Amino acid sequence: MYKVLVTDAISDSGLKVLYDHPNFTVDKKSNLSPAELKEIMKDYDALIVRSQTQVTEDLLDAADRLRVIARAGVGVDNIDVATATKKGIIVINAPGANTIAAAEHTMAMMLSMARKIPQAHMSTSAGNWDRNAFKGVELYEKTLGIIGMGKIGAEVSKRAKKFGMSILGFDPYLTEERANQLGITKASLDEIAEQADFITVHTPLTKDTKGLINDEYLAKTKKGVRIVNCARGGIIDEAALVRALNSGQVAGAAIDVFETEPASNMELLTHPNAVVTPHLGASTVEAQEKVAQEVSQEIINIFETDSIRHAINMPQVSGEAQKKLQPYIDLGEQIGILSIQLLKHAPDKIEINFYGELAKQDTDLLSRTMIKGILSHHLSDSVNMVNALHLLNDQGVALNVVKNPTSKGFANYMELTLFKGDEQASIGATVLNGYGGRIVKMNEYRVDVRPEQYLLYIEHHDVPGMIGRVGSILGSHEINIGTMQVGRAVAGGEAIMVLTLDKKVDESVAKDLVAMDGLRAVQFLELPTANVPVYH
Ligand SMILES: NC(=O)c1ccc[n+]([C@@H]2O[C@H](COP(=O)([O-])OP(=O)(O)OC[C@H]3O[C@@H](n4cnc5c(N)ncnc54)[C@H](O)[C@@H]3O)[C@@H](O)[C@H]2O)c1
Ligand SMILES: O=C(O)[C@H](O)COP(=O)(O)O
Repeated sequence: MYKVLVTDAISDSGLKVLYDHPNFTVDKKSNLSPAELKEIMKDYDALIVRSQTQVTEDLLDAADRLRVIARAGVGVDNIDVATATKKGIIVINAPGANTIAAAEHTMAMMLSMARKIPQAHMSTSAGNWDRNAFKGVELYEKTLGIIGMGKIGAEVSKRAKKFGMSILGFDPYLTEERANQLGITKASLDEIAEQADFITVHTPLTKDTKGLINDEYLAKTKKGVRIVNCARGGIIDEAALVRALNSGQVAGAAIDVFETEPASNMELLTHPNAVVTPHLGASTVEAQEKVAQEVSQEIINIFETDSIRHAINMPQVSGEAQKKLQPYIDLGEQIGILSIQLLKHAPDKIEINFYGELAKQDTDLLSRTMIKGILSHHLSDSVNMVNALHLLNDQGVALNVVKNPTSKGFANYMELTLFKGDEQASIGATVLNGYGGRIVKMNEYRVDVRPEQYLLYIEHHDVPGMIGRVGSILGSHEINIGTMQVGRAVAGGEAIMVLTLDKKVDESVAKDLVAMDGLRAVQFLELPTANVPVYH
């Protein structure tokens, strides 16, 4: 039974798939202090949060069984993703599930600010009837600058266009083609400052976007510009914004998110030209149901089928691409596990070469699988796909991934080489259509080996009688040989034998083999049962 802890206000109807699932129990506990949360954290396999719960390093230190942190929303700035990654905890979110809610809130805030609706409401509901104090401005034929043209920025642009606004968009990833498709003009930050009557930000909070709208930027804007932030507190420097509101440089501000939350900057919160809401961008019935549903289903998929769609700390691969890569992913882990046994030491350098069609694909997942296979030899279960690269870096092992345009004789081919000082071990592998994964090279020798649980690798001189003598020694120990492959560079030179065996062999077998004339090295290799394909 997997235990899921929910610590923020998450929609119950969205959590229904988890409540209904026989393998999951859900505990909802809100308003816990950090100490109380830390106390119970060790009991849970998954944690679902919104932006309120602070998932800190201290909390994660107590999260012994935690495998998944799910953000029922988009921004993960309340989660220490680096520590989660180090600990191999998958962080997922629900990108897109609250896009419409945030875009609609942005429009609502922009209109409220333009028409001073909150101020007029307060005055009217207090018994006043003041028809002169609240004269607003129209959006029609005004220029809107959108900083951050991702999912929400794009939806805001579509809605603002319907209001008759001209849109200037800035985003490092915005292409002319996408701008044309949205019917907006691609612009620089300075062009937005010079031309926009309204500016709205829709970026995450990063080191680049922190304080993006500051005194210097506001000084470049049109006098009387109106500013909206429904993205993240801190993108706009609040002190600078208050100064610009006071001077009239900024005529209005509509702010949903704050540098610290709950917000406490009273100068901003009570400014007569500011419209403020308590981080309500995603707070619609529909969005809350959708974010909860998406992360609940993803948690089930991760625990039940090992499939991940929206991980923050894992490469994103589409279902179709993952299906195509899967045989290579399985084979990649196998050659990782075998190569470290072949090298016999922890490596100081790893090189991965991809050839053919594979070289044109996103192979990050594949590289991680190999690294996981290698590191699991010494680090066991503490290594997974999430923390594999991080742990490798921690161990000071250099990684070089090379994508080669050539084919090496197979439509797809991958070669993994581990180095330790002057020593190296290398395994080349491919997937043969209809036949599955094959090891086609071990060190410098060509072979054709189907990976199985028990393998015997022998280096020997290529002289007559070697195969028979190895066979009879194994026979005398009652070890059945499944397959045998011989690889050599030149006749009569150095060669290898790779055998698949029906059972594990002990040291006495190795001793008898090593005593044979002409035999240079013997190495038993083993794949854990979980990594062994089932052959029919
Ligand atoms: N107020 C709320 O309740 C609420 C609700 C949902 C999302 N959000 C926030 O809104 C933001 C945007 O969400 P989204 O779903 O559109 O994300 P998204 O990833 O689809 O888009 C973000 C865009 O910002 C761009 N960007 C990054 N750095 C930039 C920079 N320096 N200058 C310009 N553009 C830059 C990215 O290229 C990307 O296109 C996030 O921070 C999210 O957390 C807030
Ligand atoms: O990043 C988000 O998804 C929004 O900021 C919403 O945050 P919330 O789930 O805490 O409302």
